[in-house]
Amino acid sequence: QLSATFYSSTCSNVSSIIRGVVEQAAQSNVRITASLLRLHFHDCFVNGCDASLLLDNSDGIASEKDAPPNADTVVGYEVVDDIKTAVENVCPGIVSCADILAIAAEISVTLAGGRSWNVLLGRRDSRTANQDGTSALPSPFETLSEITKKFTDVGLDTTDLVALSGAHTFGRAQCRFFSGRLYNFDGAGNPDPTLNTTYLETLRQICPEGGNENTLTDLDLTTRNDFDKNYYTNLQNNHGLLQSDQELFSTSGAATIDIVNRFAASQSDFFDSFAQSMINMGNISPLTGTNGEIRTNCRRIN
Ligand code: HEM
Ligand SMILES: [Ca+2]
Ligand SMILES: [Ca+2]
Repeated sequence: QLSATFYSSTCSNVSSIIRGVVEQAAQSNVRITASLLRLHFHDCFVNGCDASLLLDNSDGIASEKDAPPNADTVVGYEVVDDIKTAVENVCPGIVSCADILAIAAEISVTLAGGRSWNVLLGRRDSRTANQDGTSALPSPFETLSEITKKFTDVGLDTTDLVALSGAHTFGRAQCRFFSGRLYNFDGAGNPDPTLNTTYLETLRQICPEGGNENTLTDLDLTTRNDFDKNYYTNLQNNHGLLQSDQELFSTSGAATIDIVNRFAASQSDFFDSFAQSMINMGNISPLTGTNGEIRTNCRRIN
């Protein structure tokens, strides 16, 4: 089991080293905090939080990075490399890449205005990747019940789903992940009825039919870079960008609706739940003890 003090005698500065690199990176890329939080999520859902996501193609490894849920959408790997280099310079061979992702996620949330939590540590790095296992990641086109099942499959419940989806309070998304809602959602030429009509017009301007499907827009139209509760107030106003976002509020009879309303009403309720759910997600089948290894380079097994 993981512990908050795992590096207290072997690399007591690890958090401040990581914070320094993330702050530096954020000066030229405001999106990096969101990107780093997402990296931890995409790692943990596939074989647990073991940095399997970070392995490149080599040594017979089929990289998770090339699978559809990650390819041309997950970003920030270079900043993880910069963090690893900075940490190795001070504490060589001590801190796992999996723990770097967990710490960087927490630092990113706090730098963007969210609340801090005690990150549990002691994960080790995998010696394998699971490219096919990336199908465990939720897709924005799935129904609420399909997404809920993917969460319960890794031990996370409905409150975790709603709290962690609040990560979409910052960061960006490409047109290809929501343009299906804009023009012909029902096959009869109508847009998604759960999309606010003014917001629909805005999104149609950003993502014209036949236009560039890689164009980025804000996941949170109100406070694009701030970690706050606005994701939930957006859902109440039919301002969810992804179908999977809006479903949390617009699926009739769903247990998620009350939770959205609770977080929309209280930022501290959201922050409390988000912290707990991040700890829950960070606990998904870590490698500990003598399992796995401490990678020297996050992209390659030792
Ligand atoms: C509940 C199911 C989820 C679905 C279907 C989903 C889907 C997506 C999609 C499609 C994007 C846009 C990617 C792109 O356009 O390249 C995105 C971005 C993002 N997701 Fe999720 N996501 C989910 C849950 C989560 C969770 C649990 C977290 C973290 C705790 C998270 C954090 C983020 C962040 C921060 C971004 C913006 C990343 C950036 O700007 O680089 N998401 N997500
Ligand atoms: Ca993993
Ligand atoms: Ca926000």
